[in-house]
Amino acid sequence: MPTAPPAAGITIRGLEVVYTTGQGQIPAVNGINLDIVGGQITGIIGESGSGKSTLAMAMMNAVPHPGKIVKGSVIIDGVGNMMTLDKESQRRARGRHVGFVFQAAQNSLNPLTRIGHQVLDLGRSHNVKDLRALLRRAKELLERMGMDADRVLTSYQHELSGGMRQRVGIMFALVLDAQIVILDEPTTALDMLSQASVLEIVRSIQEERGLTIILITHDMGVVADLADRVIVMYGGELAEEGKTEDVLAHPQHPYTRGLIRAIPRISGNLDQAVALAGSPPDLQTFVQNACLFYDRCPERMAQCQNHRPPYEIAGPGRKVACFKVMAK
Ligand SMILES: Nc1ncnc2c1ncn2[C@@H]1O[C@H](COP(=O)(O)OP(=O)(O)OP(=O)(O)O)[C@@H](O)[C@H]1O
Repeated sequence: MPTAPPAAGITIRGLEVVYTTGQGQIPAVNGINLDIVGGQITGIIGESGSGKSTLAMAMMNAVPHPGKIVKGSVIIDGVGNMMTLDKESQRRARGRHVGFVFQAAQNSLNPLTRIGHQVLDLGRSHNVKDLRALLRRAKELLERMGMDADRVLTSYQHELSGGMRQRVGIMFALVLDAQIVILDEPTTALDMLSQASVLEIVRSIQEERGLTIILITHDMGVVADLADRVIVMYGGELAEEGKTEDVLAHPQHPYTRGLIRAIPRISGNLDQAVALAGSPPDLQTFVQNACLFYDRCPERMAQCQNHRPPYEIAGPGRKVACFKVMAK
């Protein structure tokens, strides 16, 4: 029997994205090197503003103004370097090779066209030959997510609730059979029960198709339930990564420990969630040489005030950016 080709991954090197604002330049993604493993669910986690969405958009070379990718490469297996491909090849890659639902998906549907027509438009823009089969796939996906597919496909966006639109967004990300799928906070408008069932469906589709999924969330609980690997972001940089079970059982970065403590279900401390003290880095923090987490870190050392810790291997499949860990 022929062996299946390895699932597509993404190799990111030296990626830098800056937003130019009236207050100054925000390094939203700051020199990131990352390998997204094929055929797995990778959770990207971090507080609001840590750069998760910007990283996801940069993977598709689709950072909106006033953001700009200033450096780096994003090599998608089977596609090439998104930073150097011609515009048409990039467009074809988005949707066909990499399905996505960005955070604004609830508003990114076309308000003037019924959902079914939008599925057909998407198919035509990617030269899908069998549009009937495409509609059938859209229907199956919607039904799997517990929706009345005929009704949804004949509806306009404004006729759907926020939760329904999110599920429609997930359908669009999956309908072209892309091998890589980026889901940015895909279920925030859903109640807990629907969120759990939609994520369960995402997991089963991932297993059936051997997909590579990048799941962006600020909810460590979602990562614990779904992700094979977890990447922790802080201030536009990577703080820690590893297999989910390893990171949850033995978090090494004090920031990761803080994120876990904030979720009682995971920390095991059901009586109290301990919110992370302090606030995320600001423009002042970025220009200093100190570790970005210095002001908030309960374990800071003298060295941390004058140097940024490098992001280094800290065990099999593990990396962490923390002087304390390296000193052990
Ligand atoms: N359009 C923009 N203009 C200026 N700054 C921006 C813009 N979008 C994002 N930023 C800044 O870039 C940084 C990273 O933001 P980003 O949205 O990528 O983070 P995030 O982790 O996805 O946050 P959230 O969970 O709230 O979506 C933040 O400091 C944010 O304020």
